Parts: sequence; structure tokens; C-alpha cells
Amino acid sequence: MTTPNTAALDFLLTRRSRPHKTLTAPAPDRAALLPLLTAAARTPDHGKLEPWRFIVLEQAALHRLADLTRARGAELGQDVDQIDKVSGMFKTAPLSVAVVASPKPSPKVPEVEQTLSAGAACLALLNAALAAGWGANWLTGWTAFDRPFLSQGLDLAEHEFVAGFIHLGTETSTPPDRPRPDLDAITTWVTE
Ligand SMILES: Cc1cc2nc3c(=O)[nH]c(=O)nc-3n(C[C@H](O)[C@H](O)[C@H](O)COP(=O)(O)O)c2cc1C
Repeated sequence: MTTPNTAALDFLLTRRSRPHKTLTAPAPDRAALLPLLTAAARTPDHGKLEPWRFIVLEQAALHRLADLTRARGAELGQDVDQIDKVSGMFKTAPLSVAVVASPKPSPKVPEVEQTLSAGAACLALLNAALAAGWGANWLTGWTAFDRPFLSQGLDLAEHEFVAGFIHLGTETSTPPDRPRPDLDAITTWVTE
């Protein structure tokens, strides 16, 4: 057994997201974001296909996406509250990283595995940000999957979608933890 990393384990045992509404500036600058993206890019990836990539959304881009959300939400017939909620997610974010699921053709690695890897990249980025002391939250919603929004707003290819918008910033309050799963209920020990 190698030397245990108790600090890392303690972090994993207590980590939790910070709701996006509680995040404010400052957000990590490019120098501070690079190690977080580097950590996320170490995500397990069967066949080294790199079935994900990152789009860093800075303030002007977030405001542009908020406007696009309003226009597209109206086109889809959404009500004002829903449009305000989703566009507000972009407008108030100090910084966001869109983790793009970008599956590659492979005879060996099915697309579902590549999607799992994209989700794992989201968690890796989230955890790296939290470990670095930032507030962070993994969000999706319809903008993660809506084809016109994705092509117009983020220039994604037809086969790509957003596995997560990872919002990053400074936490203004620490929310109470949510109840965590009952391990006995979700774990089966197979002994023979
Ligand atoms: C794929 C995915 C998408 C999510 N999308 C949203 C979302 O759009 N809005 C939201 O409030 N929470 C969303 N969540 C939930 C939060 O990111 C998070 O799970 C919750 O705040 C508790 O996180 P924690 O277990 O890290 O504390 C999403 C979670 C996942 C895994």
C-alpha cells in the first residue's frame, strides 16, 4: 500500500457543491483556472479518445448566452419565470466552464462509456475547484441539450452536447449539507 493521502480522503468525505446563486466574484483568473482544467483533463478515458473538451465562458460570453437563452426560450414558448431562471444562471455566473461531451468514433469504446467519461470530467473539475477553495456548482438544464442553442451559442458540432456547465466563483455563504445516501441501501456485499 502506498502512503495514504488523508487530506485528499478527508476532502472527498466532506466535499459538497456551493449553489450557483451563492457564488460571486472573484472567479479564478486564467492562471488559477489552468491547474483546475489540468486536473479535469486527467479524467479516466478508455482508449485515450479525449471524448470531452472545455469551453471557458468569461463575463461577456456569459451575458451573450443569457441573451440567447431569452431569445431561444421565447421561441420555445417558455414562460417568463422559466426564461428568467435559466438566463439568470448565465448572467449572474462569475465564470463558467462548459464541459462538452464530444464522442469520438471507436470500434472499441461505446458512446455510453465516452459520455460517462465526460460526466467524470465534470466531477473532476468541480472537485478540483472546491479543493482549491473556490465555490463551484455543476449545472445543466435545457441549454445543455438544445441543438440551436448549442450551435449558435457555443459552436458545438451536431454530435456534441454539454455534460455540465461548471460555475465557479467565491462562495458568499456555506449552505447546510444535503442528506447523503444510506450506504446500506445502495451497497451490496457479495461474499461468494
Ligand atoms: C448532470 C447534473 C446536472 C445538474 N444540473 C443541475 C441544474 O441544472 N440545476 C441545479 O440546481 N442543480 C443541478 N445539479 C445538481 C447539483 O450540481 C448538485 O448535485 C447538488 O447541488 C449537490 O451537489 P453536491 O453533492 O456536490 O453537494 C446537477 C447535477 C448533475 C450531476
